[in-house]
Amino acid sequence: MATRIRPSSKRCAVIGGSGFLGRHLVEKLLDKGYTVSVFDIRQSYELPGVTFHLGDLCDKQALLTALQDVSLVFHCASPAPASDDKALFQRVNIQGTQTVLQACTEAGVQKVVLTSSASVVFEGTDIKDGREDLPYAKKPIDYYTETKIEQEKLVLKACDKEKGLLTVAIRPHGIFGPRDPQLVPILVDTARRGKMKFIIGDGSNLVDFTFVDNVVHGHILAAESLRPESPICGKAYHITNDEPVRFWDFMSDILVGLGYAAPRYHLPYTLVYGLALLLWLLSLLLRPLVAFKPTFTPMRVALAGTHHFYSCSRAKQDMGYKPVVSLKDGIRCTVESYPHLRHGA
Ligand SMILES: NC(=O)c1ccc[n+]([C@@H]2O[C@H](COP(=O)([O-])OP(=O)(O)OC[C@H]3O[C@@H](n4cnc5c(N)ncnc54)[C@H](O)[C@@H]3O)[C@@H](O)[C@H]2O)c1
Ligand SMILES: CC(C)CCC[C@@H](C)[C@H]1CC[C@H]2C3=C(CC[C@]12C)[C@@]1(C)CC[C@H](O)[C@@H](C(=O)O)[C@@H]1CC3
Repeated sequence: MATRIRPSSKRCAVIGGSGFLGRHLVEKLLDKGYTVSVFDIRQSYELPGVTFHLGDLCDKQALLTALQDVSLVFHCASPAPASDDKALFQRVNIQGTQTVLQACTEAGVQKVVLTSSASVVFEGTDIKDGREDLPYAKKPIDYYTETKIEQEKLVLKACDKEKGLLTVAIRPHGIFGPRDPQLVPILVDTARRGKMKFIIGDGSNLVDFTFVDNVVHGHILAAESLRPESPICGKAYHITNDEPVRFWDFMSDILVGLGYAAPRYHLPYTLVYGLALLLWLLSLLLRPLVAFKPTFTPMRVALAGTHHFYSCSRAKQDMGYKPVVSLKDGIRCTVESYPHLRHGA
């Protein structure tokens, strides 16, 4: 009788591996001796030792080709959070994740590590030291969050020791670092347009921002701890820098580091939130006539004006997680990586 050869545990695939987090993850996996395949709709770089498979994760056949002999899958693909294309989020994050799970089962993949988001419990109001047992947001603040919730539920439910598929979800928050396509670029663009003069609220709200290397470290720890007897099977884990910081201090450090002025004048939170809501409604109503995308969306205002920081004690206890780069070093490294975004560049 032919015996099925178990794929090497160091052979993995990164779905979404062309993205910001995905590429950092791929680089670290290579350093650690893994053989890596990337599955993505685009190829954004070339690296010796990485095989690229171009395809949409909603296409099971394309996935099956990429998952041959792979024992471990990292799923970190998603449409950009700033998009308001509901159908795209549902297709990629929900139906696509179902397809990924089916393909993993058919290909004999043993472990799936999902990149979820701490935002799955965020409803636009304060969260202080939030733990993983907080309920999912009943009124998610956007389609991105709504579909990330469904995606996480699907992946955690798929954990089945009998069938040999183990799953875990990592919930990072506010990832930043070199090559990040959204946080620093949007911040600098807003500053260049003269719109970063104001602090929303009293500026004392604490938030988690997580340096990308710490997020990568959390993913690899989870993958390496995922065994049938491990407590992490089928669970979600917050991964942060474990150093909550005032939202506006963090923004100011990045801005000042790049040569821009820090925001100084305070505006009341409810006023800015109300205006953002009004602008957002107007942009929806006028969409057939004019396309304009407000910078200060209700979601961004909520993120900028409330406390939202999370406990990572579950990750510390179950997988020995500890951040590997401090916030201060992460900010320095990030600022140095964007010479083209410096004031006057
Ligand atoms: N950036 C953050 O602050 C943050 C925080 C928490 C969680 N996350 C999660 O981390 C993951 C990675 O985020 P990122 O910031 O690196 O985003 P990113 O946009 O840089 O990367 C996402 C990648 O997914 C790919 N992709 C999108 N649709 C696809 C499809 N249909 N098929 C195959 N590939 C597809 C994109 O091409 C891209 O390369 C996402 O799941 C996101 O929800 C991000
Ligand atoms: C215009 C200013 C008020 C703010 C400019 C910076 C913002 C673009 C970022 C500040 C916090 C960021 C953030 C995200 C996107 C970029 C910001 C709004 C996420 C919503 C991206 C998706 C993740 O899953 C969220 C998470 O839970 O980590 C991010 C939360 C923080």
